[in-house]
Amino acid sequence: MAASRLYLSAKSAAALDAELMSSGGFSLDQLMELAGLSCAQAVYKSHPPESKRSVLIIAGPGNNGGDGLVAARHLKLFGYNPIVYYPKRPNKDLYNRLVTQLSNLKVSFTDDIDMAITETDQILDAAFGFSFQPPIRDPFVHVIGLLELTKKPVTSVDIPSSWNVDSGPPKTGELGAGFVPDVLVSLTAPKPAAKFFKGTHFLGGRFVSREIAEKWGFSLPDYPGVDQVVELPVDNEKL
Ligand SMILES: NC(=O)C1=CN([C@@H]2O[C@H](COP(=O)(O)OP(=O)(O)OC[C@H]3O[C@@H](n4cnc5c(N)ncnc54)[C@H](O)[C@@H]3O)[C@@H](O)[C@H]2O)[C@H](O)CC1
Ligand SMILES: [K+]
Repeated sequence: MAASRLYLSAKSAAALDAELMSSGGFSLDQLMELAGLSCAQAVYKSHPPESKRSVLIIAGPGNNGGDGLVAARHLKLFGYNPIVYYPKRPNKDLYNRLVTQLSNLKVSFTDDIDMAITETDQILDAAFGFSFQPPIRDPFVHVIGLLELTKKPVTSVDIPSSWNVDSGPPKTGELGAGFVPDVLVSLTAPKPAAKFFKGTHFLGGRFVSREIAEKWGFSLPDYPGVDQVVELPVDNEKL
């Protein structure tokens, strides 16, 4: 058994993901569905629709963005008014189907991020996850700038977008240094950047067995009941 640790590096997270989809027998669709459902539940627990009904989902070009598209669908079904900003759309079957599902539910898409960020009650940041490599490329330079300035509550999927997965927030003066979400939903296990996050922290992606966690050497807290997320202590060392 590997030594117990609290965080999963970018490299390990990608390797574990690959293992789940090879010997683990999962498909990407399944993992993404559970990841996105976790994020929608975290939004519901933190900012229920009665108080913050409109949600801007910022979806990036990779699987973090895919989690955001899945979350948008669940949020619609939970009674929110989601609006999706999805500026870079790879022509892949999985993402195309997620967009079709949203269109069928009459979820709107927008190209006007400036107006959307002003008009919505809260934001789901699904721009980048564990494969993010700085420096940020357009159009996300502008997006991260807006996230730095907004006073709206932001929930980030897996890592706060623009933060280095292994080393944490950008340095003062760098793009993204002023972006601190209110809520973070770490998937499978927190990434090292989460050490620098002091807001409401959920763990989601309830698809890992105790045996897998033990093999990869990370802690797996108990999920309550049928929940897809469990809130972690602010001090992650108490995990
Ligand atoms: N087991 C799990 O926990 C699962 C997690 N999932 C989610 O998947 C992401 C990781 O997805 P991946 O496709 O590997 O990468 P990202 O979404 O992080 O980003 C890749 C995407 O972004 C582009 N990009 C990278 N850096 C930049 C940059 N500096 N500027 C602009 N664009 C950039 C890159 O070109 C790619 O297109 C993980 O975090 C979870 O959220 C899975 O859904 C299920 C299993
Ligand atoms: K993110």
